[in-house]
Amino acid sequence: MSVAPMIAPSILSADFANLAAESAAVGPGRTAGDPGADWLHVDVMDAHFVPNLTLGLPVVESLLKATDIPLDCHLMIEDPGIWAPPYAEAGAYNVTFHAEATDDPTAVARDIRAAGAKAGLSIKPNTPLEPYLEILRDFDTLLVMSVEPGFGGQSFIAEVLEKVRTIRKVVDSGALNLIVEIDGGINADTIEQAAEAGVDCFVAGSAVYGATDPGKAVAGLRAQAAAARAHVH
Ligand SMILES: O=C(CO)[C@@H](O)[C@H](O)COP(=O)(O)O
Repeated sequence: MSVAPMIAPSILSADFANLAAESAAVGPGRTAGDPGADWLHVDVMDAHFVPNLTLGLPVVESLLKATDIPLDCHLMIEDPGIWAPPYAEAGAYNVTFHAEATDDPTAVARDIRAAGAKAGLSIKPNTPLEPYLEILRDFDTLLVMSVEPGFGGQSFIAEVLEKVRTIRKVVDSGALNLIVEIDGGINADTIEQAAEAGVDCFVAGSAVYGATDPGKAVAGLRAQAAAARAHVH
């Protein structure tokens, strides 16, 4: 059963010197009739798992004090078994790590949950879904990457929607209770096809923080996703 479309603005495209104001810009009360961002997506990159370096736990700890929007931490890092649980302990709502970064995703998920957060598994565009279907019962979210992780502002890879369609069927059959999330190249031109394929939660960086009014962009993306989903179901 899918949830109402959720929007998770990625602060990768925000002004890192003004994260409190940037999170408030997508928070509740910005656009009439829209609840604002459901989650704030925080891209943690270590310059090893991906060729880019962003922010880490100290920034997340500060952000937690600056906003009430649940933090959706996407760890694009090596050794998530060591580094992921502290994000949960700090108070992140959801902690997602990459399937490609560990030999034991189930153990990492268990430690994240034990530390008090929801656990998410992410797969890169070329990583197949099938090897992970059996372990997804140990996760709360599946984050399907629709660009190569590392940078914002890339073009949407529509081929990954086949994986979304597959997992949507599994979730709708009642076999799994999972939020299906997509990340990369989501904007007004691509969100409808992702919604039609069965995505629940849409990460959007440049489409939100590149807009003149980020709150309005969140509302617009949500309305498009809701309309596209209503069209299919
Ligand atoms: O994880 C990543 C990039 O690796 C994303 O969260 C980007 O931040 C999305 O940016 P846009 O493609 O929406 O601009």
